[in-house]
Amino acid sequence: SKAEIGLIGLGTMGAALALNIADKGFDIAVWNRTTQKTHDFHDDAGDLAARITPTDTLEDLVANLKSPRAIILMVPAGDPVDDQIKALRPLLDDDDMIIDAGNANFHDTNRRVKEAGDLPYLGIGVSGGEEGARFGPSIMGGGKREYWDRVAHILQAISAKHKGQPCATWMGEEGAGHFVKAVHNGIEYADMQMIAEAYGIMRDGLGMDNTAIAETFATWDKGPLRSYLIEISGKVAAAVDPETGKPMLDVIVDAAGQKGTGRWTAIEAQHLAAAIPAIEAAVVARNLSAQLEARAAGEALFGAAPHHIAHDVLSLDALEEALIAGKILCYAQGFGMIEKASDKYGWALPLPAIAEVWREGCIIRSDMLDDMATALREDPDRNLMMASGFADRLKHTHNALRIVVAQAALHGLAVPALSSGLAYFDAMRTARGTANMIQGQRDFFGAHGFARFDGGEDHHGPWGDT
Ligand SMILES: O=C(O)[C@H](O)[C@@H](O)[C@H](O)[C@H](O)COP(=O)(O)O
Repeated sequence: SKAEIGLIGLGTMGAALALNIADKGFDIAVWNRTTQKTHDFHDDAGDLAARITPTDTLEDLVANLKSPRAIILMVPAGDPVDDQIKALRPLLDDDDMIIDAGNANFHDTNRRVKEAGDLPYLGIGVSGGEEGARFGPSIMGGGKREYWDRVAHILQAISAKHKGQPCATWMGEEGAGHFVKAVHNGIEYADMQMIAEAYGIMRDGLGMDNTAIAETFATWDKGPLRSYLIEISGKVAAAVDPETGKPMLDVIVDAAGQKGTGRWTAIEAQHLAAAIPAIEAAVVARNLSAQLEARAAGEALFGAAPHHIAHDVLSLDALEEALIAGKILCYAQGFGMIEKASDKYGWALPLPAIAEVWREGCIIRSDMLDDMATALREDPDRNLMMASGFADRLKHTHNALRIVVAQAALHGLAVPALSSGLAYFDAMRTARGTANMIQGQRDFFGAHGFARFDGGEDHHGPWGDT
């Protein structure tokens, strides 16, 4: 019998997703550019092979699908997606659907939706890595609602579940799904960066070894920071290299890779005038980390900073509280950006539902996201840091963040994501800031004008007299 859905691209994520779909009882037809890979995949599928139809050509794939067809693309972002659409399109009927499930830049998805015209097209963000794709990812849908509804039963069946509720939700038209996924990844970057900064303080500041660091993460994973990223950070810190017997963290080169989603989020935030300093700091930290030689030269030139921090000056409890504060401030920035994009692109993005779809399956899944969903349900337009529960938590933890950032600065430990979170907090709780000086300077050298407290928007200063 013909398959209900098709999938192109049997890389790590594609293969895992295809097995998940078959595992949930759906017949699936698959195609991959290298045919051998398709057959190896089918051979290795075990009991699920019966639900999987390996195909050698795109024509084959299309022929093995029930009409109207739905075909998932899980290929690298960028040109490979456009190339695949070009190859597939002539083979499709008008009501067949293409679903791009890769990490596309949402601007590309906006374009592809337009180029698709009447051909149904969805851009879905899929989060959770290989494990998530295989056993339950978080899925963020973008495109026409009616197209989403056509495949929602499959996407919700394969998705992660939070207390039985599928973590697969339609976000909005066009590239809304890929936009929300990009912000997810931006937050992922910042979360990972803040954890790495805490690791640096434990290693270089407090002189802890990997075992003690792993235990600390394991402890934090039982508290307010309980999350997938804290859990795996503990495992990474505890891991031993089978080749050398050394701790893995002492083997891994400290130069972070990046495939683009964090960068796109930082760039888009500037276009939206959305303040996401913790996410931007995380992208910059990756760029800096890649400068291995320059950093070594810098240490040789300036000497290593006196990193050691006394335990009575900075406790592990204070470090945990600093991470809690940093996390709340980072997510407040992320949701603030989503709200701005929602207005700009007219997507009416469902902020509470976004927090809910991130509760399970995705890389940033955590207990705190459940509380964020509740707070956003209460008032989606309020900055998350002002929501009662989170404002209370910040009142109790911002001083720990202050101590951590101050001690890190005094001891030459770079903590860009934590410190930009603190600066964001202090700026957001300062009714009378310092941009009046900026306005004065702009008007002084460029007559750009300024507003006055006693009224009027386009005033100029008496600079001629000074
Ligand atoms: O949500 C996810 O499942 C991950 O975020 C996934 O999308 C991927 O691992 C990142 O794209 C890696 O991104 P970098 O290579 O940029 O770290």
